[in-house]
Amino acid sequence: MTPTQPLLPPADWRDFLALTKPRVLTLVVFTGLCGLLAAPIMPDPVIGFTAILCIALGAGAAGTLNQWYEADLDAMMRRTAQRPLPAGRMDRQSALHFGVGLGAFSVILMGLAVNYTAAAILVVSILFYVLIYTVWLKRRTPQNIVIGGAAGAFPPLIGWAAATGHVALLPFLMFLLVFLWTPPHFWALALFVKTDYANAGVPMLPVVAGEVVTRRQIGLYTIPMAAAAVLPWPLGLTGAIYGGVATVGTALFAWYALVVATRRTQADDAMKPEKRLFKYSILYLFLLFGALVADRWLA
Ligand code: HEM
Ligand SMILES: CC(C)=CCC/C(C)=C/CC/C(C)=C/COP(=O)(O)OP(=O)(O)O
Repeated sequence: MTPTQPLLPPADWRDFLALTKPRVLTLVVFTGLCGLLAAPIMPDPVIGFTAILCIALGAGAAGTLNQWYEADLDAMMRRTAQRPLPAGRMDRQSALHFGVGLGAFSVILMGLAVNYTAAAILVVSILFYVLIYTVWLKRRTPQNIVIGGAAGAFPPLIGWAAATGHVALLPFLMFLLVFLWTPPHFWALALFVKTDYANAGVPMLPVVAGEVVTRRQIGLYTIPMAAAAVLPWPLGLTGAIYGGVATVGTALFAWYALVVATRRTQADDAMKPEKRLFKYSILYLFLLFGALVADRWLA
């Protein structure tokens, strides 16, 4: 007799929503929307809305396929053990079908309703997150998020391409900003959830190289990140609203990163410097991308 799979109750819509990592999606979609709204040409509102919807669906598909592939890891970490697959609320095949269907739909719709450039960058970002980051790098090297993090940096380029049909220097600098922002964003968090990753055998930097190296790397990545953040202003690609917000916001980021980088261990305070940097990293991107749009429309 072949062993039978335990029958799972039908998954709820909330479980499908959880597969898309909706909280992370908010910032991914926001940066995509700002890329679109900062472009020199405005698409028809229906096409613009469709483009943002496709970014959300594509990123949701990528998050779903990530959870389909690494349910074993998620089961070993406290932070992720309650996700639908490790918690046993959904079978893996449903997640796979949902992820592939959603991903294909988002790319085809982007290609047919918006343009092929935006569809091509969308498919690259989904494949980057799923194949390069999740399947190839995550379990192999502490540089996983440095390279794989590029996936999350594509949305501003997709938004701009959706509006104009091509890419340009400003959205490329926005790509660079998110790309260089990802290591401080993630390593700040990894410092305080290090034991989770160690238990699951994921080679994140604090696990394999230790806290001091991770802190130094956070400080080092902040330098080119700050340059990418401020550069659009002196280059004349944005005006004073973005320039002011980017300068003040980046100075605060650099200060928080410096505090983290110059410590050797974690403080006992309720708001540890690492936690403060992680939380601020999210607000920071919201502020800078918001300022980019404000500059384009108000200045
Ligand atoms: C490889 C790159 C990245 C890694 C490994 C990473 C990892 C994480 C992790 C582990 C969390 C913790 C909370 C959670 O599980 O939801 C988190 C939170 C978050 N990340 Fe990232 N992240 C990356 C890139 C990005 C990018 C590119 C964005 C958006 C542009 C982003 C936006 C967010 C947001 C908004 C949160 C807060 C979610 C909440 O409120 O719970 N992350 N990130
Ligand atoms: C447009 C498009 C396709 C964008 C997709 C890129 C995307 C969703 C980027 C966010 C990156 C992210 C959530 C990493 C989480 O790392 P993890 O998967 O290691 O985190 P976990 O431990 O919480 O699963």
